[in-house]
Amino acid sequence: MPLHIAIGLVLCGSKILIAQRSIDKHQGGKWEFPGGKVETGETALQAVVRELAEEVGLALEEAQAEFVGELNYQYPELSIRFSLFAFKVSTQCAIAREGQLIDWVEVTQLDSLTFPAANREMIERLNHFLGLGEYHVARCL
Ligand SMILES: Nc1nc2c([nH]c(=O)n2[C@H]2C[C@H](O)[C@@H](COP(=O)(O)OP(=O)(O)OP(=O)(O)O)O2)c(=O)[nH]1
Ligand SMILES: [Mg+2]
Repeated sequence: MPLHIAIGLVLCGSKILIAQRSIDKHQGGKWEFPGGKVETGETALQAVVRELAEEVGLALEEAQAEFVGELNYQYPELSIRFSLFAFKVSTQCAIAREGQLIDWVEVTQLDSLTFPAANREMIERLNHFLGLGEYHVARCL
């Protein structure tokens, strides 16, 4: 059974909230999107709302979430199923409740930061969700 992780893509304008994983954890020291394990008896949506409150002090409602997608990733040591949810917020009022480094970065800058390998596809899904990454060729009349 893969580990089930719920991820919060918290967007404020063109920026997104990222945090640094503590060095002692799996994929430690890398940037991440806040989130964590879906606990027994919990839905992925309940988990992401709980994790965003616990990790970055955001009080969000389930109804504010937009489902972005699911993806599986196989690390050599661990198989994970990620459920991705976007939240559009109007103020950058996150607080690092676990002493981690947090930052708001341009979505277009994500490719230049060091994330776990699974995040490459997460970022692609996010760009697709935001309508980036697709090129429309204009037809000349
Ligand atoms: N939160 C988060 N986890 C990620 C990302 N990318 C990625 O590969 N992961 C992996 C690392 C971990 O194996 C797993 C997340 O577990 P976690 O350590 O955040 O779980 P948790 O918040 O419940 O924390 P804990 O109970 O272990 O302290 O998913 C990401 O962007 N955000
Ligand atoms: Mg976590």
